[in-house]
Amino acid sequence: MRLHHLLNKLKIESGDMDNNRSIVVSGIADRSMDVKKGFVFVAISGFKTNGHKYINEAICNGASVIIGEGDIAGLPVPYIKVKNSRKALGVIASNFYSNPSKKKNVIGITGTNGKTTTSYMLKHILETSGLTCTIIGTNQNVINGEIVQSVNTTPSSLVLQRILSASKDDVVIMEVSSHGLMQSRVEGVEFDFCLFTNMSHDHLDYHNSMEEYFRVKTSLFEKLKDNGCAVINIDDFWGERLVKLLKGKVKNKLYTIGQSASSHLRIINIRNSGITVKVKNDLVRICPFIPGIHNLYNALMAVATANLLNIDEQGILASINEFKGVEGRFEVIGLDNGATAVVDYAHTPDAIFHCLRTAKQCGAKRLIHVFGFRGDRDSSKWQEMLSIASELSDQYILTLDDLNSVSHKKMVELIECFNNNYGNESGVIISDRTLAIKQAMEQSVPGDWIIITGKGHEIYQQNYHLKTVSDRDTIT
Ligand SMILES: CC(=O)N[C@H]1[C@@H](OP(=O)(O)OP(=O)(O)OC[C@H]2O[C@@H](n3ccc(=O)[nH]c3=O)[C@H](O)[C@@H]2O)O[C@H](CO)[C@@H](O)[C@@H]1O[C@H](C)C(=O)N[C@@H](C)C(=O)N[C@H](CCC(=O)O)C(=O)O
Ligand SMILES: Nc1ncnc2c1ncn2[C@@H]1O[C@H](COP(=O)(O)OP(=O)(O)OP(=O)(O)O)[C@@H](O)[C@H]1O
Repeated sequence: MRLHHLLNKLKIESGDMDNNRSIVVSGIADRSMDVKKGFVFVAISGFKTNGHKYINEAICNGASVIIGEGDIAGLPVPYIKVKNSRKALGVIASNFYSNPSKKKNVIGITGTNGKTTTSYMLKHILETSGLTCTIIGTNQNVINGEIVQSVNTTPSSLVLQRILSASKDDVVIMEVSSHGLMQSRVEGVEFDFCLFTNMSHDHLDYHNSMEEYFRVKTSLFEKLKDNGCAVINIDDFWGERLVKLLKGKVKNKLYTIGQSASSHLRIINIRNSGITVKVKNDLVRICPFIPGIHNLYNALMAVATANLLNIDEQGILASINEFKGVEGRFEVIGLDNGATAVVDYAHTPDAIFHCLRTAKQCGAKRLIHVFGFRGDRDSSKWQEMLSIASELSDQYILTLDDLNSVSHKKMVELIECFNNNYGNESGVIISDRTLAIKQAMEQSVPGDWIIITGKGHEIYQQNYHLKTVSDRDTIT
């Protein structure tokens, strides 16, 4: 591809384009080590390091054009200055792969909780109806039936455009995280559907306030295609606000789900055992195997989207009611001693609330909750997580979650400090997660439910060598 085609729609601050328009570009890289002959290297100012430091390495590896943010002179290859390299990467990656999202049916799901579950519910419905789906998200990416491990929930724009281009599937279902939006990872992607599940306290280490977090989430909806549709849960406070915001702004179709009479898909009755909704003039019951009112909302988001995709209504209902669940999301495991264990990915106060409440509604006589806090991630939610755990469980065991860059010693001190200040007498600390789970199992009696939250499907504990199996494997 010629350079001037690659730079189509890119806002350039400076750079000699007149003499370099016809340079032939053979690829794009944002990692200096990936650069090959004829590549454009995009230098990104990151969180850990600065990509501009690797420009010389990129040139040695064969880069023929550099895109970056600073004023840089004296390079042996053309340099193009832009305001935001991450945004530029999205624009040129989309151009390089011939704007794949324009030709595909792309569904983006955002929200604090429920993105992964809703994705898999929708995938299940669509696949049952005969469509093939690419999945991009936290648990894994699946493209043309092939599983590719995911590094991020929302991949970098370069990886994302490559996936969109490689996908031969009928539909692409992707999770869009607020980090992904802030870091322009979906720049250059046009969506047919944007779904909003809910919003609650999370990531305030990254976004300064809930308002700021909300503003970032809403930016996804600017990326809808002209005929695209927003699907929004208006039983959520922020979802209701989003509808008000979009009503005045976008020409796109808005489709709402919720209990209010104004909802397009109206909930008539919602219990742990199932949900009744009004479809046209009929009352329809939805009861997937995966328990929990939160999962009924996820199911409804998936059902509404499948409906908007013109999937046969009876087919939708039959397939959602036989949906078996997602790895690490309220996974129920019966124990030999008559107790029940649940492995779940809750790591926000709201998710913990839903998870513990669901176990109670499922008939738990006594709840033993095993959980921890993620190092380096929004510690302003820890107090609320602990308050909910101590309020709803009969006993809790505080343990370690991902340490990330926090030392083992420091994290143990932190959980002790939080427990002293905000916990109650039913709580104990067992820092080794495997031992914490085993202790919960040993002291459980028939009718007890052991709820293990935070790691879900994950088989590792970041920066902690002692645990390399999933919580599920520890139990079984
Ligand atoms: C804090 C954060 O969000 N970091 C993301 C960011 O990386 P970064 O800015 O730290 O990169 P960096 O290491 O500083 O490097 C800067 C640049 O120098 C380049 N470089 C670096 C070294 C070198 O030798 N040569 C070179 O060219 C790098 O390729 C990069 O372009 O950009 C990368 C590429 O897009 C992301 O993979 C990475 O996500 C990291 C792995 C991460 O853990 N992110 C989390 C916080 C995250 O994004 N989570 C959300 C889900 C959140 C949730 O819902 O729970 C997600 O979407 O995954
Ligand atoms: N609709 C919901 N409302 C509140 N909590 C939910 C909802 N759906 C799921 N949860 C809780 O959040 C946890 C994570 O669910 P899921 O993976 O589907 O969400 P996610 O948005 O993809 O999360 P993440 O961004 O952390 O990957 C679940 O294990 C459950 O405890």
